[in-house]
Amino acid sequence: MLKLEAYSKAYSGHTIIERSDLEIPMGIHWVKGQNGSGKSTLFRSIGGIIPFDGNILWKEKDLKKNPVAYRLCVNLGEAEPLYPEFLSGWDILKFVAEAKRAEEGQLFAFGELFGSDQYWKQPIGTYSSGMTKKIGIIAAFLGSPELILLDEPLVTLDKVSIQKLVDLILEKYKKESVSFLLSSHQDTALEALPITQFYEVKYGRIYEQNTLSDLG
Ligand SMILES: Nc1ncnc2c1ncn2[C@@H]1O[C@H](COP(=O)(O)OP(=O)(O)OP(=O)(O)O)[C@@H](O)[C@H]1O
Repeated sequence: MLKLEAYSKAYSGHTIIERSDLEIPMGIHWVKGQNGSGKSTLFRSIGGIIPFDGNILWKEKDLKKNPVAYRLCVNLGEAEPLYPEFLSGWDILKFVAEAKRAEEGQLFAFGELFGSDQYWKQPIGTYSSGMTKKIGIIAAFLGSPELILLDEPLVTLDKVSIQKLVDLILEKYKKESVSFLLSSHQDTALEALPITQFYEVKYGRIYEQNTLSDLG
């Protein structure tokens, strides 16, 4: 279970998002919200890549007190991953695989699945946005994560890759009980997933919603 305690995030003294107490159960969850509502800010906080006020815990592992143990359990795939252009996708993924203590062969299996092994030795500066996005998605699955945050995972992916990603999410959820927090403005592909809980980010707050139609 993911716990947010007295969570808030401000930029330049202006609070973007806050929630005093939130418990997100295991499962596949879908976070929605209008542009600029704070979804990516929330994902980056939970992913441990930006500072925030309050506490975030995954199964009692406190992100601030046990940063390494927490980050071995929680992976983030950013909406628009930004990498140094002179590095190759392989450089990035090898580094992430090591940091996340990925089993040997896992990186090659994901590279083959998404076809990224065909281009990952080239510098990232030469990639299309979809090619870069796939590097970010593979990075989010490396290691043995128990929670994977995927911020706008479908953007720039082609139909075939979207289907592969949806199938991979389902497989990880069913076979390894991996939980997911997904944000997406695109509805149709994700509707195939068994969504446990919907959340809406609105007016700087996070609201639980019962169904997709409840979301504004
Ligand atoms: N590094 C930053 N510095 C200052 N303000 C920021 C920063 N990052 C985000 N913001 C602001 O925080 C607010 C929420 O941004 P965020 O990217 O979290 O929204 P979002 O819900 O993910 O939007 P979208 O659906 O368009 O991706 C916006 O008003 C944005 O301008």
